[in-house]
Amino acid sequence: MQKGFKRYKLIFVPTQIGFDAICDTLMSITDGNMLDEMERDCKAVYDATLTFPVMIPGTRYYKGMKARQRLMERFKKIIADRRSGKACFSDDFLQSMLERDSYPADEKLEDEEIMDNLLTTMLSGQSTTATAMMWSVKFLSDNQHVQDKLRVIKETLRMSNIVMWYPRIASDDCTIDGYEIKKGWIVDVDATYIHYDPALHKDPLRFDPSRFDEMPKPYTYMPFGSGPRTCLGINMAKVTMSVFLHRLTTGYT
Ligand code: HEM
Repeated sequence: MQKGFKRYKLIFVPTQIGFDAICDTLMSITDGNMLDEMERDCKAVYDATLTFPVMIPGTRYYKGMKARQRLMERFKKIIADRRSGKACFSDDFLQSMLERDSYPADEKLEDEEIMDNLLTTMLSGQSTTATAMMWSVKFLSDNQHVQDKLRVIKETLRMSNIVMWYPRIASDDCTIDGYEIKKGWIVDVDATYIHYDPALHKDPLRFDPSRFDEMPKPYTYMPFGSGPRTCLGINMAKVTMSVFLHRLTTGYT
């Protein structure tokens, strides 16, 4: 863990938090005319990843940090309104986090952790699907003959690599394929490399949804990760993209 970074409890566990609870929270925290501004702020935070972390006005990092502060202020107010009963009751993901207030100290969540979980939901739910939809339009437009096939979604996700890699921290010393890995090292699962490996995907640079006529072999296709930390929003993302593509392809060419 890099010095200066605090590790938060991320409480997304698919069995605990359902699709509805996440949707309801997103609806509740983005209600009405707040949406545009929050979306812009989310994008600014997302854009600040992989930038040089120095607070110089005008830079992407600076704008991202300012946007994060604004979002956190909003979350603070939303949490206060929920706790005081000023906001309508909603049986959603935020509520399930607030209900931990009465739990023992090591299980309850600090307000900072609740806000960080909300931000994670918004960031992982917004920019990812939006970027994937943008790439679908590009690939559909380049490949008119496949417009009637919904497998375009899978192929889009293979080629666009929305989440290019995802990190793990080695909990022990180990050796993988002859490479020695020390406890505490950060190891990235490089989904892009896997998706573009010609040994796993024939002619990987070609946009070809029919490659999904057959099931991909295990661990050769992982746009949403794999295992216990698989993307929580996997179904929400697929439904959103399917609805969008249906409307697009039935209404426009
Ligand atoms: C095309 C859209 C999306 C893609 C490609 C995507 C991809 C991913 C990937 C690769 C991971 C990391 C898995 C790992 O570390 O092993 C992840 C985690 C996550 N995603 Fe998504 N995601 C998308 C949409 C969404 C949506 C719509 C939501 C929520 C509304 C969401 C919520 C999450 C959360 C909460 C995690 C963390 C899960 C955990 O660590 O337990 N994602 N996603």
